[in-house]
Amino acid sequence: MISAHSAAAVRAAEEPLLAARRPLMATAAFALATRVAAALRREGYRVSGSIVLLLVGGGNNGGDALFAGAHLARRGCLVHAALLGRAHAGGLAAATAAGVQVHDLTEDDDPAGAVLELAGWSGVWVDALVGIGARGALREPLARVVEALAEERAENPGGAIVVAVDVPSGIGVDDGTLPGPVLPADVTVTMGAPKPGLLLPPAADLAGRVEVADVGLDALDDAVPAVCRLTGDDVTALWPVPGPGDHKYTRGVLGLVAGSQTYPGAAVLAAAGALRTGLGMVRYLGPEVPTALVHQRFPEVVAVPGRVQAWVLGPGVGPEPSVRSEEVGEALAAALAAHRPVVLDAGALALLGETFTDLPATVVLTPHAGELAALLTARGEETSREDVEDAPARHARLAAEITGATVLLKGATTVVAAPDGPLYAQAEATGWLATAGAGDVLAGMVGALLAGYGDLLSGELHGALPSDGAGLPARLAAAAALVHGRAARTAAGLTGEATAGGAGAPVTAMDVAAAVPAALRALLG
Ligand SMILES: NC(=O)C1=CN([C@@H]2O[C@H](COP(=O)(O)OP(=O)(O)OC[C@H]3O[C@@H](n4cnc5c(N)ncnc54)[C@H](O)[C@@H]3O)[C@@H](O)[C@H]2O)[C@H](O)CC1
Ligand SMILES: [K+]
Repeated sequence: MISAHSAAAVRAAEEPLLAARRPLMATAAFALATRVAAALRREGYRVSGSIVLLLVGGGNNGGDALFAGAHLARRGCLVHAALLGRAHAGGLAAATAAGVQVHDLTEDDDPAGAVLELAGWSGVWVDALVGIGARGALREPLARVVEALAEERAENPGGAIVVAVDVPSGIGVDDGTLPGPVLPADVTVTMGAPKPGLLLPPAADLAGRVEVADVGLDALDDAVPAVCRLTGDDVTALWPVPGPGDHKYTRGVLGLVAGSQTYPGAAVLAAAGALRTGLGMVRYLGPEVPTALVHQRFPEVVAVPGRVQAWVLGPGVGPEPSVRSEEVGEALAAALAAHRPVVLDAGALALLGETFTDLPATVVLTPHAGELAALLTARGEETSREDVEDAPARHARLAAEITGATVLLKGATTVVAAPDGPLYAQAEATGWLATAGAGDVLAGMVGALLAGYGDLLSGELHGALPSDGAGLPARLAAAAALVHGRAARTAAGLTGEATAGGAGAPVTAMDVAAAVPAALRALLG
C-alpha cells in the first residue's frame, strides 16, 4: 500500500530531526540531484554537459534545489538558478561556490520572460518554487512564470524534463485540488513520503512519475496516513479465496435489486460483475424482462427471495420515483434492519434525500460526480458536478460525513471516503473504461466482496462490528476499484501497471466483467 501524509504530519515528523540538527535538507538535496541525473539518463542524455534550470522560490523547497544544483554542477552539469523569492542563504552559497549561474529575478520587471529565455536552453527544469509551504493558488510573479512555462511545455511536449521538488508548485498539497496554475511534471521527487495531492485527482494527474526520497522520517511509519492507494499485494491479502470447508453461505450470497423494464441490461451487468468477482450465489429480485435476461446469461443466478449476506440496490433504476424505486427503498429498509452491508448505486442514491439519514459505514454509495452533486444538494450542500470534479476528495469526504456511509466516487481515479479512516485513491483504470454499464459491473464487484465479508460486517461473528472490521468496507470498495481498473486494462489489451504504454482498444462493460478472473489470476498468483 502507498501511504500519503499531510503537510502537517510531515512537518511534525521533521521537527525532532531538525531539533537534533539532522541534515534533512542536505539528504533531500542529494536525493533530488541523484533523481535528476537518473531522469536525464532515462531519456538518453549524459549528465555531464546537460543544462539544468532551477526555479527557486523563497523557502526550503528552493533550498533543496539550490543544494541539489551544487551537486549537479560538480557532476558537470551547466546549472542556472532563477531566483524568484528570497533564496535560502545556505543553498545559495553552496550553489554559487559550485559554479551555479545565479539569476536574481526578484526585482526583474518581467521574470516570466527571463525564465522563458533560460528555459529555452535547458534540458531539465527543476520546479522548486513552493512545496508543502504553499498557501493557496500561486501568487504573482510565480503564477505568470508557471503559466508561461506550462504554455511552452504544452507547445513543445518533447522538450525539457520537468522535475518537481516535493510537489508540483501550486497544487492543493493535502486535497489534490488545482487552485491556480501548475507546471505539469514528468517526475516528482517527494521528500519523506507521498503527499495526498500526489495521489488525489486532479493534482495527481500533473505529478508524473512520483519518486519518494528517504530523508529519515521514520515517525511517519506509525502515523495514520491521510490517503492510501492499495497495490496488488493488498488486494491479494483481502480477496476471499475459498477453501475445502467453504460452501455458498460461507462464500457469501448477494441480493441484487437492479434493472428495470427500461434498463434491464444493468441487472445482467451487475450480476456479471458479482459472479466474476467470486461469491457463493447471486439472488436476483426484479421484473420479468430483466429476470429473463439475467437467467439467459447466468442460469446459476437464483431468482427467489432468501438469505443473503449483502445487497446491491439501484443499478438500472432511474432516480425518478417509480414502482421499481419503491421496491429498492423497501429492500434498503430491510437490509438496514438486518444490519446487512449494502451497495447503493444509481437510482438508489436518490432515495437518500430525506428518508435514510444516518447510515452505517457498511453502506457503500457508488456515485459518479453528477450523482454525488445531486446527493449533496439534496442534503442542503448546494454542489455542481464541476465542484465535485474540481475537488473529488473533499466532496467524497463531505458526503461520507453527512450520510455516515462509505462513498466510492467513480472517476478516472476512483476516490473512496469513509466517515473516519484514510481516503483511498485508486488510479488503475484506462480511459476505455468510460463506457456504459461499467459502473453496474463495479457495483456488482463491490457487492460480491461485501457479501464475502458479510457475516463479519454484519457483526454476526463478533457482536458489534469488530475493530478489525472498522474501515473494512472502504478497503473492500477500493480493492474492487483496483481490480475493476485492472480488468479493464486486461480487456483493452493493456498489460501491467497503469503506467505501461500502448493505447489499447475499445472494451464493453461485459468485456470488463469477463476479464475480472484473468486480472485476479494475475494478482492472486
Ligand atoms: N524543513 C526542512 O528542513 C526540510 C524541508 N524540505 C523542503 O522544504 C519545503 C517546505 O519548505 P517551507 O520553507 O516550509 O515552504 P516552501 O518552500 O514550500 O514555500 C514557502 C515559500 O513559498 C512562498 N509561498 C507560499 N505560498 C505561496 C503562493 N501561494 N504563491 C507564491 N508563493 C507562495 C512563501 O512565501 C515562501 O517563500 C518542503 O516542501 C521540502 O521541499 C526538505 O525537503 C526536507 C527538509
Ligand atoms: K515544488
